[in-house]
Amino acid sequence: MNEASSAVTSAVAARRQALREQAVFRREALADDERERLERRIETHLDTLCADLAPRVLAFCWPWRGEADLRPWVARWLAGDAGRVAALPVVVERHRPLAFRRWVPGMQMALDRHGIPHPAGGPELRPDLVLVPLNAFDAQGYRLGYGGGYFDRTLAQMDTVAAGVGFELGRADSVWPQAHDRPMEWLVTEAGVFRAGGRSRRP
Ligand SMILES: Nc1nc2c(c(=O)[nH]1)N(C=O)[C@@H](CNc1ccc(C(=O)N[C@@H](CCC(=O)O)C(=O)O)cc1)CN2
Ligand SMILES: Nc1ncnc2c1ncn2[C@@H]1O[C@H](COP(=O)(O)OP(=O)(O)OP(=O)(O)O)[C@@H](O)[C@H]1O
Repeated sequence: MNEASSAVTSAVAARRQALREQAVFRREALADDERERLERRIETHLDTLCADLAPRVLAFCWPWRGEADLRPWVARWLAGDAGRVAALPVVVERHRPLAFRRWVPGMQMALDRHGIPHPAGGPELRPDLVLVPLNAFDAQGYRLGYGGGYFDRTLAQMDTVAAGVGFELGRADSVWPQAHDRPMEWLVTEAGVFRAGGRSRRP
């Protein structure tokens, strides 16, 4: 890489890092009642998305650093049909794709290397819809996570539908996507369900 292109690369990396930090900071600063109001609206829009896509195995994330808490909604979704299965991601190893294991409300959890709870055991599942947390995101469906590249690696090798879920406070004109980034097919925020730029596939 020459000097000019490496300067561009590091400027883009700095911009992405700033967008990521700003989104997490704003989210963590939400007042409890405002967060709950936004979460209720997100739940309504998840109902719409899942009525449309009808997943059987649905992956979501345990709430971390002010992310929307989807657990009550997932528990209700599970109760709606005995054939439904929920899954949580497991960080198996740094720089490796995530695995998914079954989550049952109230089950005992273990902590991963980042301190995020996950199911301690059970077979690996293949979710047909993955709800991916958004820090910053753009209308094309590109997102920024925590910089680990876990979802990028995971979605790159999985035949599944990805829906980013987050708050409008993380919306940016562009998150400056990189070659490895795969856009979400759907975005769900308190403002609604949006078809984004990802591959058009159904579970
Ligand atoms: N709730 C939730 N669970 C999740 C994710 C998520 O986005 N949200 N993940 C989605 O991927 C995975 C965990 N991803 C993580 C990625 C990086 C860091 C982290 O601490 N990163 C360092 C900087 C990067 C590095 O050097 O590795 C840091 O913030 O200091 C933590 C978790 C699996 N579980
Ligand atoms: N499919 C992939 N194969 C190999 N490396 C990858 C892949 N996807 C991402 N990476 C690497 O992971 C690192 C982090 O990527 P990025 O900044 O996009 O993370 P992120 O989207 O914020 O994190 P996450 O996906 O965990 O939420 C980058 O250095 C990138 O090169």
